[in-house]
Amino acid sequence: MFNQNTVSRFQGIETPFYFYNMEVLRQTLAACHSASSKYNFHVHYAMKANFNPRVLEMIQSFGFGADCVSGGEVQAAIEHGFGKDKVVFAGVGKSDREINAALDADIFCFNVESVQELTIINELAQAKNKTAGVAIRINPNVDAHTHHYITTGLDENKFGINTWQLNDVVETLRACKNLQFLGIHFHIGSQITDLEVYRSLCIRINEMQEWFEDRGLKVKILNAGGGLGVDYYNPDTNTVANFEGYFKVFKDFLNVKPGQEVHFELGRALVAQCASLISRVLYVKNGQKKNFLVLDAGMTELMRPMLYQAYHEIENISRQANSPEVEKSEGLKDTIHYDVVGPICESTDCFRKDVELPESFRGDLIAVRTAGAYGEVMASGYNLRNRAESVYSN
Ligand SMILES: Cc1ncc(COP(=O)(O)O)c(C=O)c1O
Ligand SMILES: N[C@@H](CCCC[NH3+])C(=O)O
Repeated sequence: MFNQNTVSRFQGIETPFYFYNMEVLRQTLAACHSASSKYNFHVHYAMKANFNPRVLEMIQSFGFGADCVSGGEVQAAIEHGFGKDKVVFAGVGKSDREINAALDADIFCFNVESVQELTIINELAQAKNKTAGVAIRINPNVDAHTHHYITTGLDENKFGINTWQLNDVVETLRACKNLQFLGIHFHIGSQITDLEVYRSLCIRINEMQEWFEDRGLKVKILNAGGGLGVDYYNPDTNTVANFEGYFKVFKDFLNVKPGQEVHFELGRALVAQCASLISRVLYVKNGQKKNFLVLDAGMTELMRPMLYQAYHEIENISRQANSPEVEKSEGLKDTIHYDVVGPICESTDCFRKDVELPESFRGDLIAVRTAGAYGEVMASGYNLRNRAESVYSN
């Protein structure tokens, strides 16, 4: 829901653009900070969700670390003031160049996803006469009960090291003199709303840390990854994710030993609700079977609906209660069902079919909500489109 002042301010801005509500971001970060601090848990923001500079600045100001998945993200983290002792580098395909840059930046931990990667990091660290901190990403074969495309912790997924390969990991760690084993890392998927899943993850983490400690490897860090989901259906009434419930599961079920640190890598839960994609209706096409609203934004600006059939609330913010257009428009039909589509030359370029909206007209502003995570960062230049600007509440 946008207030009329905000909507009036939008009138002069070229669409499409991402609108950031910085107060929503601040409240979300404050809630996460307070819920995690209660148990002394460490949160590293998964920067892949959104690396908008203003967003990064605010996240850094709360003292969170950064979980990076490319050399570019490591560099951005350092540039935005995340201390090197709070920067983690994960990813299944780190290039030599990226590893070297991260070694040069002295980041504290690489989350390693294969035995071969361990040996490569060791070689590159040796060449620089350095020691690299490493955590082993284990594929725990825990079902995240989320969309098939965003589950990451099953045997069939490319991520992490399967448990049957862990003997190799131990041997490699013993042989590699330029690696320092820091702990174990897990990430089972994204947009997880069933907290029971995290209980199963805790059980696996407990088992795995015993396994390593039985082999003489001290586990200093337990990293549970990210994945906490948000409410895409109720962005105004359920704005802040369930951080309290989430961290409590780990407090209750994780076996944390004295001196150990518990780390998390939240992305979506921190940033999803703070942004909306704002676009304009270009054309209204009334067909015999279907009505279409053709927007000036499409899959090039927000790909999630087209990639994962992801649900986002869609609102005609020019025709909310009390808006001047609504007051002028007595006698119009109350609502109509539209397929809300973009301008891109692909049939899948549809935000959602059969969306019930007030009767809509060329020029109306449409908000696609909960677009702060994996929105702007996944934009593409397909069809040689310009990049959407970012606009901030303050
Ligand atoms: C290793 C890792 N950590 C953290 C995240 C962040 O996930 P989310 O945005 O669901 O919290 C991801 C993305 O799924 C990831 O791949
Ligand atoms: N990009 C995905 C999630 C993948 C998270 C990264 N491993 C989404 O929009 O939901």
